[in-house]
Amino acid sequence: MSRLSVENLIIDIPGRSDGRALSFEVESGQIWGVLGPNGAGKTTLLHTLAGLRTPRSGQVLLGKEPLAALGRRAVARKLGLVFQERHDDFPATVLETALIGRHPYLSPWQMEQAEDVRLAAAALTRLDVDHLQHRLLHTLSGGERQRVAIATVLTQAPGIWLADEPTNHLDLHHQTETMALLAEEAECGRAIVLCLHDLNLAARWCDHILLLYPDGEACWGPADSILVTGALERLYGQRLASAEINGSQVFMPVSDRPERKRS
Ligand SMILES: Nc1ncnc2c1ncn2[C@@H]1O[C@H](COP(=O)(O)OP(=O)(O)OP(=O)(O)O)[C@@H](O)[C@H]1O
Repeated sequence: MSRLSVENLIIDIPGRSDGRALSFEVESGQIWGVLGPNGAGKTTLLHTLAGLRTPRSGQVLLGKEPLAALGRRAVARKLGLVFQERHDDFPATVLETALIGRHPYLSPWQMEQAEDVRLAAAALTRLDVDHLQHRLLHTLSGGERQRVAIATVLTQAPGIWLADEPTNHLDLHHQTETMALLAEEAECGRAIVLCLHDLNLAARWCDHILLLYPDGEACWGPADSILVTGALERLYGQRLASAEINGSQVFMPVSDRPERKRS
């Protein structure tokens, strides 16, 4: 069982006032969506939850252990992060990249064993990129690279997943497949936090939502109580229309500008 706890956390964004301290628990089996406009602090929060940035105050716990007291290797066995931006310039193949997910379990100079390769290959198959396993990563398309990044975290098999816009670059089918994979991971007891720009993915797949405002204000709770049209319009400064389709709330931006006539 996995749990990520956030206690009185203030993320450190230079020049920004403290805003509201964050206190919540992401329990095993839950998927939390973090929403907010550009620059609100979603990536900064995710990196703070991963221990890559020091908070201004407060703390993060993995299970009962303070994140700050754990070494990177111990953290990597508990928590995996799908980055929003990656620099894939190192000449590695897709399989070698996925195998990085096994590094937290290997001693510094230990080679990967057959079981590690099996786990990496299974993750690549799950993300539908197994046919690319011998290709150099930098030759892949944006969406293919995104799926390799997710396969690498799947190979790492953390109890806590943090993913920064996991559906970036993905076509509609692979967006749905990726969200279904994360839902499966949650069903297996993982605790999951996602930064998302797509309100409809958040409404369909997340059970809890955290709204981050650019001034540091925040609110969070069960998705049904937070994904309210008026609150989302204030969050983004954008008028929205909403409807229920297939039992899920759907939001669409409405423009005040005149509609463009098709010729
Ligand atoms: N090292 C830094 N020095 C100064 N400002 C920074 C630094 N890192 C981030 N910021 C600022 O902190 C704010 C939050 O950035 P962050 O990347 O967390 O936003 P975000 O909500 O993830 O945005 P987006 O939706 O555009 O990805 C931004 O205004 C950014 O310019």
